[in-house]
Amino acid sequence: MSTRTPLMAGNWKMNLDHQQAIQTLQKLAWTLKDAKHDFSAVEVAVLPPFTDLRSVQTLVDADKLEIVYGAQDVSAFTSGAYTGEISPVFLAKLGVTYVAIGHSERREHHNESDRLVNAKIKSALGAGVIPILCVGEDIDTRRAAAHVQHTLLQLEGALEDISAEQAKTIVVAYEPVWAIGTGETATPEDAQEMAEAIRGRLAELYDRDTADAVRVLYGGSVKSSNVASIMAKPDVDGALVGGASLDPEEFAKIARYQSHAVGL
Ligand SMILES: O=C(CO)COP(=O)(O)O
Repeated sequence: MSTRTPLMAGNWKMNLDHQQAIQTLQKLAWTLKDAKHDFSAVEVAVLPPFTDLRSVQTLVDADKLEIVYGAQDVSAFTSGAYTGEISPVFLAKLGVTYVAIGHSERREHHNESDRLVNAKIKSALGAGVIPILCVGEDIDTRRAAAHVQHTLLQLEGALEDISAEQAKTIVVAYEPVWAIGTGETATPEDAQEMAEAIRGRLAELYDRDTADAVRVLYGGSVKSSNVASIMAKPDVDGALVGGASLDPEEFAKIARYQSHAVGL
């Protein structure tokens, strides 16, 4: 049995202003509280837009919520003349636990390279913020059956010069681009194939202990109706949820996949 604590992370993308964020988070917290959710069994995180983070922090602190939160991107630098960028030090100061790095939407719309992703990972780690490194192939790469090779190259590029101690703390999210926001989910077998390959490569790059410590999430059209079958796979340790995380009741159901898996 794995000792990795499953993580359900809701990537809100560019949705919900700071007032809507408060309402959504409150509803999520109430729903999980009503269900007596055990946060030590399944960790729950939300990744709101930057402009929501201070409000989220205030609510989490005031109500002593066990939900944790993160950002969707971070600068590769810690301070200076980088207009529009957000320092990892600012995120740490806001009590941020996680930051998504290298999401496919940033790779696509902002031309983020593996080199930049690597610099951002180092920057986040330096400030004590845990990277959720996003990797995954597009449809053409999958059709060419080059998806494993492609994704592992992204992984290696992102982890260059990262020590085993640091790598152990990182979360990796496998998000096949063709399954994001399309309603088309990879099968549990597809998710397992890649999660296992990622863990195998981590064992080669570092060692078995490191590979066994890293949580590997699946992302792409995850819903309460398909999460349990994906989570049943041994190398899948959670989900990075986009659209479905905007609905607090649906996201709470996703976080509570264990209760519907046994028909409760
Ligand atoms: O990109 C995603 C999470 O980061 C997945 O988005 P969807 O769940 O909307 O497919």
